Amino acid sequence: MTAWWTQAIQQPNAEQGEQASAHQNQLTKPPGSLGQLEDIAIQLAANQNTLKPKVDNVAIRVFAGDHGVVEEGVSAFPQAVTVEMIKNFCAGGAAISVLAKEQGADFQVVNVGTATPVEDHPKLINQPVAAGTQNFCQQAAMTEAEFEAALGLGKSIAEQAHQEGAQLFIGGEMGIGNTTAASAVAAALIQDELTLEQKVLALVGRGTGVDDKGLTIKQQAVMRALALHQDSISDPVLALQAVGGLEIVALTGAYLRCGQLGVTVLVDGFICSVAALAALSINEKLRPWLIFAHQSEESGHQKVLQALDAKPLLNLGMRLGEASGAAVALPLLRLACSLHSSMATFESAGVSNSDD
Ligand SMILES: O=C(O)c1ccc[n+]([C@@H]2O[C@H](COP(=O)([O-])O)[C@@H](O)[C@H]2O)c1
Ligand SMILES: Cc1cc2nc[nH]c2cc1C
Repeated sequence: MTAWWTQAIQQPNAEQGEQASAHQNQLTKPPGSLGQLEDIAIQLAANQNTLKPKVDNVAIRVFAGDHGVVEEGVSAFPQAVTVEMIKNFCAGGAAISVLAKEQGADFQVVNVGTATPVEDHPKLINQPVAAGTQNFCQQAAMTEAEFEAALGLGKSIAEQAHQEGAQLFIGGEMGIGNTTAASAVAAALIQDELTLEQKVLALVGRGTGVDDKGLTIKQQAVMRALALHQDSISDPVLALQAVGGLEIVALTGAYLRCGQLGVTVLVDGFICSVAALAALSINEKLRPWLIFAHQSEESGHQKVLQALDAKPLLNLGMRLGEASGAAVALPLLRLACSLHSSMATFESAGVSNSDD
């Protein structure tokens, strides 16, 4: 039996995209003058197979997991913050809780695996697949069974969102240490002219705010991990198992399933973009289902976005994660749809069009 994540991704309706593009050129503005807002409306029209795309029903799912690699001293914050923030997400006090509520988006938290258990809560999908990952400087981050369980959890979350009629899926993440894991995965998967060491230096950043000493520790931890796992890192599935994180794997599974079900994804910051990179390395046909919300302040994000040929919508100096950048970009998608559906055409408004 073939693995579910290798099954076909849907194709957006190209004809609908062409009609949307032609429609944009009839609207009362110089062609192209709404920039990326036009591109988004066209992409959503093709993805939703409709003349009038909408993003009324939005599912925001924040995946949380712990990371064994934090014992190397790679984060400015203690591991306990992951579980503490899960509780804060549920209680409504986190940035994403506020942003989701403000915009009427459906919000849930997913515990993919924390070092200590978390009490159940109506907002929490509490299905840990392990007590966090192992320290990948010493051994693989997760077993094959844990990988499949985390990827499968992401799949079922995407399926639930689809069943509930989501027109847009926003994944987020929370996990102390996960910028180290994401940098390691990105260094393994990005193929360019740089040496592995140069890639690591470009991809490892300060995360929650490590100082210069912490940054060096982080770079060296990633370098050691990639040397230890050198035989597996050219394959995306093996790289995720070796140096990934449970929440990163769950996001990868959710993104792939969204593509299989035909649900557009708004990708958040550095860690989410690395999950998108992993998903695209598994199946490049996922690309038209992805919109990139913002460029995070995390230094490696630019390189990841470049590798994805992505033009993020915003650059606000944010580096919070937890889907916050995507939630802040959500109104832009809604505005793009309103403009596309409600602006007058040159003909209907009696405005003279250009001569050619
Ligand atoms: O989304 C981003 O671009 C981003 C950039 C830096 C940090 N983060 C968040 O910070 C946490 C990871 O930072 P660290 O330093 O513990 O690796 C994790 O919970 C992420 O959500 C997120
Ligand atoms: C407080 C805090 C909140 C976060 N949200 C996402 N990552 C985070 C890291 C910290 C430290």
